[in-house]
Order: sequence, then C-alpha cells, then structure tokens
Amino acid sequence: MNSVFVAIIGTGMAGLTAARALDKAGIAVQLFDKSRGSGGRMASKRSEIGTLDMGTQYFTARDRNFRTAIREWQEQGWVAEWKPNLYQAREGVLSASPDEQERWVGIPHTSAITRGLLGDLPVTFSCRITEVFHGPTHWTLQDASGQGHGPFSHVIIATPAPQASALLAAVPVLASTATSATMDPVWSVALGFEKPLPTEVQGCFVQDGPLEWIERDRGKPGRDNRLDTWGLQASSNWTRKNLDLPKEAVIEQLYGVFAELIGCTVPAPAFALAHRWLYGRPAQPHEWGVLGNAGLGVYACGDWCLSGRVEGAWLSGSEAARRLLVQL
Ligand SMILES: Cc1cc2nc3c(=O)[nH]c(=O)nc-3n(C[C@H](O)[C@H](O)[C@H](O)COP(=O)(O)OP(=O)(O)OC[C@H]3O[C@@H](n4cnc5c(N)ncnc54)[C@H](O)[C@@H]3O)c2cc1C
Ligand SMILES: NC(=O)c1ccc[n+]([C@@H]2O[C@H](COP(=O)([O-])OP(=O)(O)OC[C@H]3O[C@@H](n4cnc5c(N)ncnc54)[C@H](O)[C@@H]3O)[C@@H](O)[C@H]2O)c1
Repeated sequence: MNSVFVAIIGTGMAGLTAARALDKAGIAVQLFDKSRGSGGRMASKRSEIGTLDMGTQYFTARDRNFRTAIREWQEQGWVAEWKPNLYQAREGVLSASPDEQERWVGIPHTSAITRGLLGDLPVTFSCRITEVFHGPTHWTLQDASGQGHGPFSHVIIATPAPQASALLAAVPVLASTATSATMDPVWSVALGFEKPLPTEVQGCFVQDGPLEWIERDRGKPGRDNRLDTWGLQASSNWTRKNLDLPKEAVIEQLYGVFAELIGCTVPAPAFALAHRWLYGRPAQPHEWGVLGNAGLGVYACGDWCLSGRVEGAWLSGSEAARRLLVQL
C-alpha cells in the first residue's frame, strides 16, 4: 500500500486538530470514536433543561499559533470571549478576584468548537478501537465488536493516556511512556435553580475542600437562561475518595458545599445532574508534545502530552500532524 491514509482514534480537540491539519494538506483521514458524538472532554451533554457543559467550561490561550486558531473560530462564530465576575474562596471565605486573563467559551456550548472542527470529515462513531496492529506494510484497527478497519498507512492515537497505552501495544516503548502519564478523575455537577441566586459570582476558584471550580452559565455569551444553571467541579482528591459514590450522593454533597460557600441563600435545585470523568485531567503536565515512531508511522497525542488543558490538546494534535507530514 503506497497511498497515505491516516486513521485517527479520538475526536476530542487533539484528534480533530490533527485531522484538520492533515485534511488541509490533502491527506485522507478516517476518524473513530467510541462515543456517539465528537468532542471528548469538550462534548456538551443534552438534558431536559437544555445542553450542559459538564467538561471544559472555558479555556485560555498563551501560544501564538493557538491564539490565531481562536481568532479563526471567532470568525466562524464558534467561540466568544467570556469576562466573568471572578471570585476565589479560601478556607471558606469568598472574595472578589478580578484579573486581566482572556478566557474563551464555545457558543452556544463548548461542543460548538469540536463540532465545527469535525465538519464533514469522515468519522465512525460508537466504535471503540481495542487493538492497533502493524502488518508488514500497513496498520489495521480492530473494534470492540471484532470488526477490522484498514489498511492505513499511519495511525494517530488521540485518546487519554491510559487508553492510548493499551492501543500502543505494537510499540512497547511508547506504550510504557503513555502508561507513566497517570490521569485523575473529576466529578462534575450541574445545578439549575428556578430563580436566579442573589449573588454577583460568575466564576470562583476554590483553593481548598471538595470543590475546585464553580461557575454560572448565566452571563456566558449565547446561553439559554431558562434556569440559573451552575457548574461545580470537584477536586481530584475529593473525586478519588468518592469515585464510586452514587450520583445522587455526589450531587447532595457538592450542593451542600456550594450552598455553604456561595454566600447567599440557596434553595433546593429544580434540576441536578452529575457526570464522572474517569480520565479528567493528567496528574501532572509533560513536555513531550507528541509521542511517535516515524518509521512505523504511529503517533500518540492529547492534553496529557503537554499542559492538560484545551490549549495543550490543540498543540499536541497540531504537532502530531506536523511530525507526520514532514516524514512523507
Ligand atoms: C470537568 C473538566 C473540566 C475541564 N475544564 C477545563 C478548562 O476549564 N479549561 C481547559 O483548558 N481544559 C479543561 N479541561 C481539560 C480539557 O477538556 C482537555 O484538556 C481536552 O478536552 C482534552 O482533549 P483531548 O483531545 O486530548 O482528549 P479527549 O477530549 O478526552 O478526547 C479523546 C477522545 O478519544 C475517544 N476514545 C478514547 N478511547 C477510545 C477508543 N479506544 N476508541 C475510540 N475512541 C476512543 C474518547 O471518546 C474521546 O472522544 C477540563 C476537563 C474536564 C474533565
Ligand atoms: N476539572 C478538570 O478536569 C480540569 C482539567 C483541566 C483544567 N481544568 C481547569 O481549567 C482551568 C483552565 O486553566 P487555565 O490555566 O487555562 O486557566 P486560568 O488561567 O483561568 O486558571 C489557572 C489557575 O490559576 C488560578 N487563577 C487564575 N485566575 C485566578 C483568579 N482571578 N483568582 C484566583 N485564582 C486564579 C486558579 O487556581 C486556576 O486553576 C483551570 O481552572 C484548571 O484547573 C480543569
């Protein structure tokens, strides 16, 4: 097989960024994702009160090229700047904490960005890849139902590190590096209130305790404000200790912490939802950029190769595509 045909496993920010860059260079790609839709940790969840962002809620940009990409997304109408009234909470004390940091959100939801990036690229959803084989001349993938996919000249694995290490079995050195990148779980809760809570807080960094970040959907550009919806993210420590708690108990406990912290009367929520991210964030940042074996034509990318943020995923996916293209 001489033609270039690249399999990309994962349609989060890293996989989609690699796919877009290769497609732009005229390379044929085929994306796969185990989920029913694209976005990974940037996917938004449909609910009875509308679409909710249970993963990424905003992101920042420090890299020059990433900032250029964001300007393009802004022109496409996928993102807008978010300027929240920021607070912080330390030892239970809430205080205003304004800053000059530029922060971006997807409009009307985070998933607008990854849906926009996916566009009409070829993708197979609900397809969990379980094995990645290298034959004498090409790569073949196998999914959980036993079906084969291929042949492909190259493979880009753009999944969280624990899933990548299993798929990198054909390249043990890369697999063992991916295994060393542990990822922390995160419980995420959405609460919807009939009446707006009497507070100016729109975002709050919590320095200690079970919660880490609190934010209000109201005030974000392009949001549906039927209910006053809040997003709560638990710390990794609290999540690890409460990993198998039933969702109702997670909601009850985090609602209690939120009500105590937010500094106003908080009625019972009209709506509540909890989501557990098993691979929420890398336990620590790395400077790998991408893992790869150019001779074999296999690369692994994702936020865990860099900063553990949307920007890190974008940079890692871009680097995977760049490394692949220079080898052709
Ligand atoms: C609760 C939460 C809040 C966050 N908040 C922020 C924030 O405020 N700002 C910020 O910058 N970042 C934030 N992040 C981090 C950010 O979401 C990630 O850094 C980024 O989305 C990672 O993108 P990725 O492409 O590397 O991985 P992912 O988004 O995880 O994409 C991987 C994809 O691979 C698919 N996949 C996995 N295994 C397989 C398989 N075997 N076969 C097929 N498909 C597979 C998955 O379904 C998924 O779609 C947050 C994350 C969480 C969980
Ligand atoms: N829950 C998850 O799974 C997950 C995963 C990745 C990133 N994140 C979060 O996403 C956010 C993105 O990070 P970033 O570097 O792009 O954004 P950022 O610059 O807004 O925040 C980075 C960190 O700096 C501190 N900080 C920033 N502004 C502050 C202020 N005004 N007052 C007090 N503290 C402030 C906070 O501790 C914050 O976590 C962070 O909050 C990070 O914790 C969450």
